[in-house]
Amino acid sequence: ERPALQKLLELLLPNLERKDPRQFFAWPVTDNIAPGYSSIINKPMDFSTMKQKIEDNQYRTLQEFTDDFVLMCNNAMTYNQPDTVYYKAAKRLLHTGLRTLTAEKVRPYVP
Ligand SMILES: NC(=O)c1ccc2nc(N)sc2c1
Repeated sequence: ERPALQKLLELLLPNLERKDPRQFFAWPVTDNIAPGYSSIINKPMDFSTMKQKIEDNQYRTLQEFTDDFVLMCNNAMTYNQPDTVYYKAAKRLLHTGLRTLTAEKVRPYVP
């Protein structure tokens, strides 16, 4: 039996992924596409990793899921310069994604 939280996260994740049409956040960032990334960002995060964590039941609360989402966006705003498409996409994703995650109808799932 799938707990309610896991079902909710499986609904929320695609909602967040749709806000990243250029898929800058779909997969782990490699040092090949982003020189020095692994030495600058010590806690990488991306949507595919979040999906795996949902399936492995690694999120105990909506807050833990939200924290990974925020981490992912902040990583991009740490590594990329403010004038890059990646930084701008991360800033917008963070803003619109948090609005979704804190929406009235989602809030009841926060213990
Ligand atoms: N999520 C990121 O920070 C990110 C994604 C894709 C990408 N492609 C580059 N050439 S730099 C870069 C950074």
